[in-house]
Amino acid sequence: MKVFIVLAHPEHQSFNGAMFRTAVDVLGAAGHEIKTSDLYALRFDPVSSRTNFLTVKDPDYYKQQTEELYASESYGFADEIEREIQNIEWCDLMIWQFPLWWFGLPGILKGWVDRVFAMGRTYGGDRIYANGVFRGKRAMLSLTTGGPAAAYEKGGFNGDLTAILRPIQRGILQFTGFDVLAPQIVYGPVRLSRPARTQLLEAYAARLQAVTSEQPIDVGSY
Ligand SMILES: Cc1cc2nc3c(=O)[nH]c(=O)nc-3n(C[C@H](O)[C@H](O)[C@H](O)COP(=O)(O)OP(=O)(O)OC[C@H]3O[C@@H](n4cnc5c(N)ncnc54)[C@H](O)[C@@H]3O)c2cc1C
Repeated sequence: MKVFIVLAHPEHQSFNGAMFRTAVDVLGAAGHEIKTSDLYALRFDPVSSRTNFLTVKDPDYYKQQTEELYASESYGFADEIEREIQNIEWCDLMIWQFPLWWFGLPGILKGWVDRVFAMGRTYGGDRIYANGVFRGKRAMLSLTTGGPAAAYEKGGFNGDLTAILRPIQRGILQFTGFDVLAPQIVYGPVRLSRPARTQLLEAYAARLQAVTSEQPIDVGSY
């Protein structure tokens, strides 16, 4: 299996860093091919603009999706975008490792999506959802929170985490054709003892050993 892992955390020694290294080590040791994009290490620019492209369709009025369609037809993506698109096209499984920031993706990862998931190349026309460009591939969110698990249950003070993740799992991953695996969630690692955190890393490693046989989840179409 070919696995592409994206890390969005500014601190290498963070728990997210440990989750990322666990995945790289375990999946690599199991014989899978691994590619990674550590977005902070790459100094990935999350601001979407004409820098996404080598080509110009309309120099007078910048409309991103028009430029994306043109670039898709004419090999016109900037190198840093082309590399990331090729990583997604290459993989069988894509994992995003990130801390939940303001109920969503950290800006660097949201900006990566804004720039890399380009119309024409990654979706467009009727090539969405079940007909999506990336159908047959699987994707998994691996995230940490600050709040405890009880805060993210239905009726908890933050509300249901499944609903919070829906814009990502439905609006980005399923929209472009991915089958979505259950998210790997570590609630409030900073609140836990070191042994408890170690146990959670071991549980993640055990899950990844068997990830090839996992079935996708229903992320809901409400
Ligand atoms: C801008 C912003 C917005 C946020 N919004 C939200 C929000 O909407 N909802 C929410 O719930 N939270 C929110 N948070 C909190 C955030 O989600 C958490 O701080 C984050 O998820 C914790 O993960 P971390 O990797 O940063 O933890 P860290 O603080 O880096 O790590 C936790 C502990 O794990 C230890 N550790 C590292 N490696 C290992 C290892 N190998 N083994 C054992 N222990 C290890 C570290 O030393 C540390 O003590 C927000 C934070 C920010 C900065």
